[in-house]
Amino acid sequence: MSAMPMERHELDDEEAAALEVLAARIRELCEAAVVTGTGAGEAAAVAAEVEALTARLAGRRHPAPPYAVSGNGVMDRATANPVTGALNPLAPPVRLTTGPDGVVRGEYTLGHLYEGPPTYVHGGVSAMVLDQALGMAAVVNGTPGMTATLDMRYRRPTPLGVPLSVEAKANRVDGRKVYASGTITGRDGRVTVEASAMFIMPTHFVPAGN
Ligand SMILES: CCCCCCCC/C=C\CCCCCCCC(=O)SCCNC(=O)CCNC(=O)[C@H](O)C(C)(C)COP(=O)(O)OP(=O)(O)OC[C@H]1O[C@@H](n2cnc3c(N)ncnc32)[C@H](O)[C@@H]1OP(=O)(O)O
Repeated sequence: MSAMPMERHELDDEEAAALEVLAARIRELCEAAVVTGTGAGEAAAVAAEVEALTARLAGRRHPAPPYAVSGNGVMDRATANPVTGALNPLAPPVRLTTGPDGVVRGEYTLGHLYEGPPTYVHGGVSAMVLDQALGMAAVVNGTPGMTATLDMRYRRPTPLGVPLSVEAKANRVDGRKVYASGTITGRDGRVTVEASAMFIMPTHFVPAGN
């Protein structure tokens, strides 16, 4: 579990596209698994088939997931990231983009897999999405770091099954610390969650001369 990005394998476009489709199908499988009414016998039969499929995939394995790094050095294609990773079946995934204003934005819809209170998004899932968006805002700001603090304010319940927007921006840099804030907004334009965070660039990541 220790391979650093530069030690990881790269995917060609064809393999990446195929694995992205595989992740999408597994995501559908996960969703189906929590709502199925198929009954015990059929569930057991499907479990055996899934076990066989897993064995097929695991027959040849890398020590760690791929880690595509884009030209500007920002890991905006962290393919197995649990929030944005298109190759990760656990990721919704949330597509985050950055505007010229340095604001990180994304649109996403969450289904049954991410339910906390009935019909609403689990608060920890919203925290995960905001951690990622705020962290990316820190990266875009030129000051990547590890999450040191993450403060959440849940203003109103966040609904499942409707498009949500996330926005994040870096506000201030103080040495190795960068402060960022962001929101999740529902379809009615009302903010459901606010977050602020402080990221710290570990000393070994500080560029020489700083
Ligand atoms: C990192 C670099 C780069 C790679 C990034 C590549 C690009 C990424 C691109 C795209 C992704 C973006 C999205 C990612 C989003 C998700 C990120 C996560 O999930 S991160 C995992 C969760 N977070 C941890 O596991 C942290 C664990 N903690 C640590 O590693 C350390 O504690 C760390 C680095 C946070 C600080 O360690 P120290 O040794 O550098 O800090 P000291 O020198 O002791 O303190 C410096 C100052 O900071 C304060 N400080 C330290 N930790 C603090 C804390 N937790 N809360 C408040 N203040 C803290 C101290 O009091 C001190 O303050 P005074 O300068 O004296 O005023």
